Amino acid sequence: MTGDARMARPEAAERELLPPTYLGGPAITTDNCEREPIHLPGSVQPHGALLTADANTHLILQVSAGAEGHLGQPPAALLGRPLSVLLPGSDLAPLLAALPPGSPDHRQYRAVLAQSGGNVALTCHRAGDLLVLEFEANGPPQQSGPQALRNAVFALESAPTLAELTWVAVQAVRELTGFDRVMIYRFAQDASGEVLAEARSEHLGSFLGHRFPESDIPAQARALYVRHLLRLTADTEAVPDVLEPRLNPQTGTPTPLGGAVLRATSPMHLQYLRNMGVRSSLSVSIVVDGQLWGLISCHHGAAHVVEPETRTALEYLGRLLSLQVQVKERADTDAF
Ligand SMILES: C=CC1=C(C)/C(=C/C2=[NH+]C(=C\c3[nH]c(/C=C4\NC(=O)[C@@H](C)\C4=C/C)c(C)c3CCC(=O)O)/C(CCC(=O)O)=C2C)NC1=O
Repeated sequence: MTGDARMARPEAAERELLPPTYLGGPAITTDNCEREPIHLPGSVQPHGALLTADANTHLILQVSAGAEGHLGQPPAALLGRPLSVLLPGSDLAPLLAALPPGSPDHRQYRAVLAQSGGNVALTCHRAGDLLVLEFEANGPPQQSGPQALRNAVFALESAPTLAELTWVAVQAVRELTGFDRVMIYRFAQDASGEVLAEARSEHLGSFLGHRFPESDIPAQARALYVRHLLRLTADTEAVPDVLEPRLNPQTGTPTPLGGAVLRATSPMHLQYLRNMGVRSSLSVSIVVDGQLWGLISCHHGAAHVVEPETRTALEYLGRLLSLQVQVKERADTDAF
């Protein structure tokens, strides 16, 4: 794209996002993908269950189609019922206290609930007048989790330079998660990107030093990732579960799922991952001075559901890495 063409073309993030394809919007192609409303997928990844409820009445408004496999009840048995049919008061009260009216959608309340069928991880956030609740199977508490995180924190803090910090980070994340490949991806001024560090299985080719165009992570995705620091595509071949009903029955509008961990991934990006031979992808935002500096980008050749407790550790690690990047970049700058 020539400079003048760039001058004539408003920033993608400022251009109106399209209506969702499932509501009559156009099919998303490589020509309009920077206008795909990725926060309005109308569906969720099937490795958990998502429901929305009125934040005042606590009545359940929408339920993901595969809910029965996770909650033991189909959408029809839950729609219109109060949240208390799933959450006793002892679980509901702290959730409501943690998410008062006006809470931003990136403030997530998390709890591990002991249920008859085993531990269930609950993640909840507010989206306007809705409560968005997500339920995922959660294995036994991971004894190694806190210790592994503590070791990673020490390793990050002791890295003397930015270059060494990125190498320590990819090793720590690979040990914590078991992904086949973990990279640190840094954005340039024009939002293109470069792989600065990489830890990978020997059988994989390397992306180290490779550069990628701005369009690979379009503006609306980068804007979302400044607020929502972690996203997981557990299985690029999984069929998403639609929300029932598709639209919020109180407003007739699509439900914003930008804050949902189960949000269905853009079909454009799913195809991109398949083309890379990637079956599962996770990325954690590196945010410096309120800007998206880069990503920890993880790939796996098989479906890989990263448990909620490990995701929580990754978010902490991402926040610490962001602070360390800020410190190391400033030190590198002052050194000249
Ligand atoms: C090693 C280098 C490397 C790179 C450069 C890389 C890219 C990358 N794209 C990401 C996201 C998206 N991309 C697109 C759209 C398009 N992407 C394109 O190429 C064109 C065809 C296009 C439209 C025409 C959209 C809508 C999203 C949002 C998806 C969502 O959040 O629902 C993410 C974050 C998600 C994740 O962690 O996997 C990453 C990390 N992943 C790597 O490992």
